[in-house]
Amino acid sequence: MTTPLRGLYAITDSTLLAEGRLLPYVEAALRGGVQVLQYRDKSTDAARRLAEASTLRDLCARYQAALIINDDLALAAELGVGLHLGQTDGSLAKARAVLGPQAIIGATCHARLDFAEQAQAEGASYLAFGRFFNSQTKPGAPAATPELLAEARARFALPLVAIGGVTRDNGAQLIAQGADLLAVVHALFAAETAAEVEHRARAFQSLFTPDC
Ligand SMILES: Cc1ncc(COP(=O)(O)OP(=O)(O)O)c(N)n1
Ligand SMILES: Cc1ncsc1CCOP(=O)(O)O
Ligand SMILES: [Mg+2]
Repeated sequence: MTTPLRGLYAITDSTLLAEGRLLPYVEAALRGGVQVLQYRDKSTDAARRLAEASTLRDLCARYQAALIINDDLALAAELGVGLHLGQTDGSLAKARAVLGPQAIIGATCHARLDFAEQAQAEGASYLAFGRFFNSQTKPGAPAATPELLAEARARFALPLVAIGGVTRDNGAQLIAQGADLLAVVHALFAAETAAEVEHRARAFQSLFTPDC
């Protein structure tokens, strides 16, 4: 089974999903239609990271969604799942060599088409641009414009990810400019209940499947 790289791309947040919320909120997001899930945890607790990522791998498999590990090639290799690398997170070419040709490997390109060219040459599976809007999760991320996304669409055949302050209301314009995946933390997971997460995921996912 290969997950189509189009739709809602949920990214976990260790603060929003603390106190037992990680699994119920992620499962709710998957029920709501998430296609790709990124485990993003900046802690150094390797044992907890392995246990959580391993559980998320099994959960994603049940929903036929792809699991991506942020930053950590060794963890992605141990679990046999995908990887997302930023500009300072290590060599994409090495990650491709380690994970193999089928693995999903994503690359942060900020607002730089030259970074995207490089990522494509090194074997990226998708190109991530942003932040497009104000982000509570990563306020200092370099800013990108929807126009840049359209330029990237014209230049690259790889799937494009839009990230940074993405909401149900501003997501449609990013899709219209060429985004294949909307990567979301806050607007999905900053919710009072798991039911609300599922509802939000459905609303995001409906942007990709307009009524006929
Ligand atoms: C889908 C996606 N796009 C961009 C990022 C940001 O990656 P990076 O620049 O390495 O920053 P951190 O997330 O590691 O803080 C991402 N994680 N996912
Ligand atoms: C990891 C990352 N990289 C650029 S913006 C961002 C955070 C996205 O989170 P949010 O959807 O809450 O803005
Ligand atoms: Mg990173």
